[in-house]
Amino acid sequence: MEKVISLNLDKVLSFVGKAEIESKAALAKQYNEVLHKGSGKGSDFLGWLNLPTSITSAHLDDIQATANELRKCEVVVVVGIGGSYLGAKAVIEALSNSFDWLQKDRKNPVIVYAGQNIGEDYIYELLAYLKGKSFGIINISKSGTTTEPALAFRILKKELEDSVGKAVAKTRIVAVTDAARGALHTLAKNEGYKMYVIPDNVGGRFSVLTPVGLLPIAVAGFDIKKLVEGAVYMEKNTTPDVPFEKNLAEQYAVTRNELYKKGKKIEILVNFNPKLHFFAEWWKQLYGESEGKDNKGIYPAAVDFTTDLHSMGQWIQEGERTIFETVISVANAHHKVEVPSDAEDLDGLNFLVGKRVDYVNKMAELGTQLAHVDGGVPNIKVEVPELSEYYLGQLIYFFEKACGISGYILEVNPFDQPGVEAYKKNMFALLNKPGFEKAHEEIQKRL
Ligand SMILES: O=P(O)(O)OC[C@H]1O[C@](O)(CO)[C@@H](O)[C@@H]1O
Repeated sequence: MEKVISLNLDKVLSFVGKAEIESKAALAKQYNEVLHKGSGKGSDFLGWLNLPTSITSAHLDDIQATANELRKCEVVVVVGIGGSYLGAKAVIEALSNSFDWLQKDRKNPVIVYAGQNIGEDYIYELLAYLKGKSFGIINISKSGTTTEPALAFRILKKELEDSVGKAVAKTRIVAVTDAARGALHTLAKNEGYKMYVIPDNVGGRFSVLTPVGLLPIAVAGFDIKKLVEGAVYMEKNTTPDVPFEKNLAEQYAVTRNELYKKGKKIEILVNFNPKLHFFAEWWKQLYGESEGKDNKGIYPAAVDFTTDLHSMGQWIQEGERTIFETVISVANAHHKVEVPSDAEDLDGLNFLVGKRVDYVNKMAELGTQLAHVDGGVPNIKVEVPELSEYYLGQLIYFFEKACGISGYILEVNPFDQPGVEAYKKNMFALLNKPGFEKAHEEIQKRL
């Protein structure tokens, strides 16, 4: 089997012609070059671009060694939000047993997450679950000042220190943060936590291949070397010197922008494998924060099929025709389950006896594709040979690279996220945070 993901645009061509796509090849290449020359908007944040090929085995060994220490815990809490959370969660969920937390005789710690919400019941229930268990914490925040993870970490740190004492607690806490600034950096230095650095020039949503993603993924028991290998493959195969016909990132970037120009304002990332649910969440942040600005940008949405065919399927088939789909199609399942025969056949499924469940799923996928295309929904297909570290590495870098090119085609800065500050300012004003006294008075008048 050739080790590569592939892109199939056949079911787009009745909406955007091959010639139209090819006519934009030079533009995509130009923007790919702009990325590599660092001459475009947001060029301070291009550290992800050559990241895979610059990761050394010594760095990966160091991460693995830290992971091995944390793996001695029963539970590891990964604290972070947005780009400091979703990449790790995406990969871990894609590779884990679907019932991981119910497994006995575990080889890996249970991974749980905190700091990705401010749900009081969530943190209460997490603390209740952690009671009496040996647990460690990976605290991830690039800025080191994000409220959600800071709040969760404060609570979890106290819980850990109360249960094992400060001296042991500090051996079970690892910080992943900025090289020099931020509250988490200071805290980690003062407390003597093992610390990993998120390079200044790698934004949160592009940071999964830094310790932000690699450490939790290694703790969960997955092969970070293979993940990086996959990304290296894709880095080398999406450079500007790779011709457009072979350059998946350029092709995807062009196609989605051509669809956008034709009024397809919403892109739905589709999977037929529930393990990819959080991969779509990661992708949503990547494209949403990168492109949704200056009053433009494709709205990134996601569905899990066939589950959501029984909820959102109606809308997708016959609702407003402003959508297109990008399907992540996984060629091979890891396990085999065949349809058993049933003497009474009351459910009428005996015609499938001996067929694999994955075969039924594939027919659902094909049937859905044809139905949606007939219903006016263009369909981009990203084919992945199987869910493994290597192919996820390819997929991650493919989407990152395409995102950079796509953002430039859209003429936005794909590497900032100024809009995220608006809710934070209001929240701080409402909470009367020191420094926000005037804003507090102002906002009170609006209530
Ligand atoms: O790692 P940090 O600095 O805590 O930020 C977490 C997330 O918050 C954001 O900055 C938005 O507020 C995202 O861009 C980022 O991924």
